[in-house]
Amino acid sequence: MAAVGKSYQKFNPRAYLQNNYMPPRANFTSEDCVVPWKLRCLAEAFSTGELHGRTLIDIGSGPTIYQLLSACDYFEEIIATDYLEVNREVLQGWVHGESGAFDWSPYIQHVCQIEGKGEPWQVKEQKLREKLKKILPIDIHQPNAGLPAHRPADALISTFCLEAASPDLPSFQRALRNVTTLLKPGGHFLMIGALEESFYLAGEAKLSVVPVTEEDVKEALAKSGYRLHAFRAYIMPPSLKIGVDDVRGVFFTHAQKKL
Ligand SMILES: C[S@@+](CC[C@H](N)C(=O)[O-])C[C@H]1O[C@@H](n2cnc3c(N)ncnc32)[C@H](O)[C@@H]1O
Ligand SMILES: O=[N+]([O-])c1ccc2c(c1)CN[C@@H](CO)C2
Repeated sequence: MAAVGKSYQKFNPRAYLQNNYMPPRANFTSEDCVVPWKLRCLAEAFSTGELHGRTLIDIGSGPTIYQLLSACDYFEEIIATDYLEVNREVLQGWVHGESGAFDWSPYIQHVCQIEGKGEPWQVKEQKLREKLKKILPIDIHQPNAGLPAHRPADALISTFCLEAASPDLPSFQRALRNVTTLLKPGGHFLMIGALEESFYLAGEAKLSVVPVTEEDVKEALAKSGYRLHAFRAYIMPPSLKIGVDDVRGVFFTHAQKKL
């Protein structure tokens, strides 16, 4: 794990955002594009009303908040986490509305549109800023992911973290077991991740990724005591293979920790 941690020291949040959250990958004109696909998976999962409660923990938030936009109506407090201080600082900057922070408004506008509640995007933005109560350090390779003792979360979300922080499949499975201890029995876990990716770039950093298939993800969830509610896969079109990684596709999974 030391090697993974070392390679992350050069992770550049701005470059990472540029690579994955700006055009062409951030194209909202077609539902076939990857970002609208991810946002729709999350909006649909939360719209069922099955996921709600006091606390949602986001595992490996990185410098992004898109993954929390549909969650903020259903939880009193949202805890963001990341391994790198630079990412926690980027998130803090967005929460405080600092100038120069990444502009998530196209994402917020898109989510308000697909949720169809007629909610002004500035209202959703303010709501998320209020709910993002804590931004904590985390290490998914430590017991309880290294988080301070905490009442079990009502739900977990994690996007592109476990496979991007694990050198091999056994490590991925152990990391999933570690984060699962943070979730109450019966709690829901939404995960988005990369399928069959072996690396990605973030400025000077070239990060290794453990390539996982749909079966690998499903097996790891089963081994960690989850019941699978949904699994969807998006195949990356050639137009979105832009050299910043070798990702083949993106998975979305909704799982529930057995009682
Ligand atoms: C590919 S980024 C995902 C960022 C964001 N969740 C998204 O959806 O784009 C992977 C994140 O995992 C974090 N990470 C790396 N090693 C980690 C570890 N051992 N424990 C927890 N997070 C880690 C990195 O700092 C980075 O922010
Ligand atoms: O297409 N996307 O929206 C998208 C967003 C984030 C990431 C990827 C693809 C692929 N690489 C991962 C890091 O392992 C990060």
